[in-house]
Amino acid sequence: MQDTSSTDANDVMIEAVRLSKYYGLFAAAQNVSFQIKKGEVAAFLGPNGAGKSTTMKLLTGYLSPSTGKARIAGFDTQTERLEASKVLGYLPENGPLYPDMTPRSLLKFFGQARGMTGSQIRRRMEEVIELCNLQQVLGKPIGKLSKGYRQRVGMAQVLLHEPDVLIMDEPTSGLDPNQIRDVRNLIRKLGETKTILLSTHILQEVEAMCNRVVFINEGRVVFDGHPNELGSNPAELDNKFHELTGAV
Ligand SMILES: Nc1ncnc2c1ncn2[C@@H]1O[C@H](COP(=O)(O)OP(=O)(O)OP(=O)(O)O)[C@@H](O)[C@H]1O
Repeated sequence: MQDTSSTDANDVMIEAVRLSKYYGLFAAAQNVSFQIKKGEVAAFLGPNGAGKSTTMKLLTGYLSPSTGKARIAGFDTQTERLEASKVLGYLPENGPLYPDMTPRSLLKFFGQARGMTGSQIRRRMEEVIELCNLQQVLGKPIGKLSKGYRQRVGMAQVLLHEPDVLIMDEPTSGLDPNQIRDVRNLIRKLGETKTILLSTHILQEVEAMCNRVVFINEGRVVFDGHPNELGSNPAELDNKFHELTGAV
């Protein structure tokens, strides 16, 4: 993780400006504002149903907000979608949804869809295959891979166009302990050069990977700060989680 002490306004890479999303009268996200700066690896923390996925979809432009704005590297994700998508890699909650394709054909397909040249695709495929450790499964249908491998294929797809910003929705959910360790190591490595927002409802994820926490509950931001401010041991973290979610 980089030193973030000397950042200025130009270093804001992910920005939510009073974002809200209503379904009828129900607010899945309400007046959500925060800025993630270059070099930060931020955890988007909150209980199930808090509004993490909704906010991430608003940030990435997959959902349009009822009110507010989202910017990636300064680009509005509704009105400057193409520019924003060039700097953004978004890993949605359930990873890639092309079960009949192989990782090799999927990566090639996405490289072409992004307008990369043949030699760019070959060079980047080699790099992301190595980074995500996919050599063993390149020719197997994605639908037949373990959840851990599918998650890594999703990562490779997201990294192919060398985005500076990564938004990942629960990247370790449903993985076994070894797979969790691998994905965390990969995210730590990516955090050396990229700005990352990852959602989780697991407090330990925060300590393991992040230098910033944005905590959301019932669609609203209830804490934004350094992980240390949440507590320094598992019991303190647990108490803080209960306090922020209003649980008794
Ligand atoms: N299309 C929709 N229509 C109605 N309600 C929705 C819709 N999408 C999400 N919601 C509701 O908005 C709230 C926030 O959902 P969201 O998926 O953003 O939460 P989350 O924090 O990502 O939860 P999880 O950790 O379980 O993935 C939930 O109550 C959910 O049921």
